[in-house]
Amino acid sequence: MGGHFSSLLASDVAPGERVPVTVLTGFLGSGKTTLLNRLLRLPDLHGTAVIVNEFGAVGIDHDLIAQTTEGTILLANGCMCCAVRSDLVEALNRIAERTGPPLRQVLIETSGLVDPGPILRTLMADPGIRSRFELAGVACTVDAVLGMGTLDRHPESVRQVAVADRLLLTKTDLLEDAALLSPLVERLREINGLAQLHADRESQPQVLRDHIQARKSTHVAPTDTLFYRAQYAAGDMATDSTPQHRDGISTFVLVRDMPLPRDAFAAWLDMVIAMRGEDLLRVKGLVHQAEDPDRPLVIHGVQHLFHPPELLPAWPSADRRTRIVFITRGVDAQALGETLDVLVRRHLRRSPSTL
Ligand SMILES: Nc1nc2c(ncn2[C@@H]2O[C@H](COP(=O)(O)OP(=O)(O)OP(=O)(O)O)[C@@H](O)[C@H]2O)c(=O)[nH]1
Repeated sequence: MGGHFSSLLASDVAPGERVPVTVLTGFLGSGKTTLLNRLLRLPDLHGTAVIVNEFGAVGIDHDLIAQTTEGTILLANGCMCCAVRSDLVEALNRIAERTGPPLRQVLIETSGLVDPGPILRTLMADPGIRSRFELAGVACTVDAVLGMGTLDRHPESVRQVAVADRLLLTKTDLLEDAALLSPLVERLREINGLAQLHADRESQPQVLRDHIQARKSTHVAPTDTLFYRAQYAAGDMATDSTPQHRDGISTFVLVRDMPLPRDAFAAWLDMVIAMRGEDLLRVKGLVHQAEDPDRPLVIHGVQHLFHPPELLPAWPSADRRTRIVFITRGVDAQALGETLDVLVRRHLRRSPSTL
C-alpha cells in the first residue's frame, strides 16, 4: 500500500482533542463580515480565534469587524490565494502558541474572491496543523438577491458553494417576495445537494456558532444526517446514483451492499486520488470494511487530500451499506464504480477468505 489514502489508513491517527477550524467563505459582498459581526455579539464565544484574510496588501475587513467578545483574537494576514500556505500555517501556529485563555475554536473568513480549495488543503495537509487542528467544516454565504448572477459569472463562487457544509442565504430581507428565492435554492441544490441550507437570517449567527463549536468526535449524528441529505441530492440510493450535472460539477453517491476488503478499497481510493484528485471537490463517506464490519470507516476528502479516516464506534443507523458521496468536476461515476468492483474481485480471487 503506497498511496495517499493508504498511508493515512496505516498511520492510525487518533482524533484527540484538536481545535475545530471552520472556514467562512462566500463571494465578495455576500455578507461574510456582517454575519461574523453578528456572531461575535453572541455570548459563549470565549476562546474563539478569528482569522481574516483579505485580498490585496491593504485590507480593511479586519477594521470592519467589531472586536466585542472577550477572548476573541483577530488576525489579519494578507492575501489568502497567493500566500495561503505560509500565512495560514503561521497564523494558526501563532494562535496555538500564544499564552492566555485556552483556544477552543477557530474561524477563518476568506477573501470573497478565492477558491477555498487551497485553504482546505492547507488545513488537511500540513502535519503540524493537522496534529493541533481539525477542519470542522465550511460555511458559505450566498447573496439572496445577487447570488444567481454571481454563480453565472464567477466560477470561484460555484466552487465556494460546492465545498460548503452549510449555505447561509443572506439579504433575504431585501427580497420583495420570498418566492423569488426558489430558483436560487434550486441552483444551489444542484451544485451541492449535501449542504444544509439556512435561509432564516435571524438564526444564522447561532447556526454558525453551533457549527464552529462542534468537535468531530461529537459528529456521529451529523454523519448520519449527511446521508439523508445525500439521498435528497442524488435520489434513490439503492444503486449508484445518476450524476447530477451543473456548472461542470457533478454530484453522485457510490453505494455498495457487500462489505469491502480494506486493502482493495484503499488501493482503489489511492488510485482515484492519484488520477483524479484535482477534480474531487468533496468526498465524504461511510465504508463498510469486511475486516471490521461493526465499525464504519468515515472518509472525508477535499481534492487530493483526505483526513485521516476514523472508525465510528458503531453504525449510526440500521443501514450498513457503504455510501460515498462525490462532488466532482467531470468524474465518470460509472467508471469509478466499475474500477472499485474490479479491484474488489481481484482481491477476492487472491484472498477469498476476506468475506
Ligand atoms: N439588507 C442586508 N444587507 C446586508 C446583509 N448582509 C450584508 N449586508 C450588506 O451587504 C454589504 C456587504 O456585506 P459584507 O458583510 O461586507 O460582505 P462580505 O462578504 O464580508 O464582503 P467582502 O469582504 O467584500 O467579501 C454591506 O453593505 C452589508 O451591510 C443582509 O442580510 N441584509
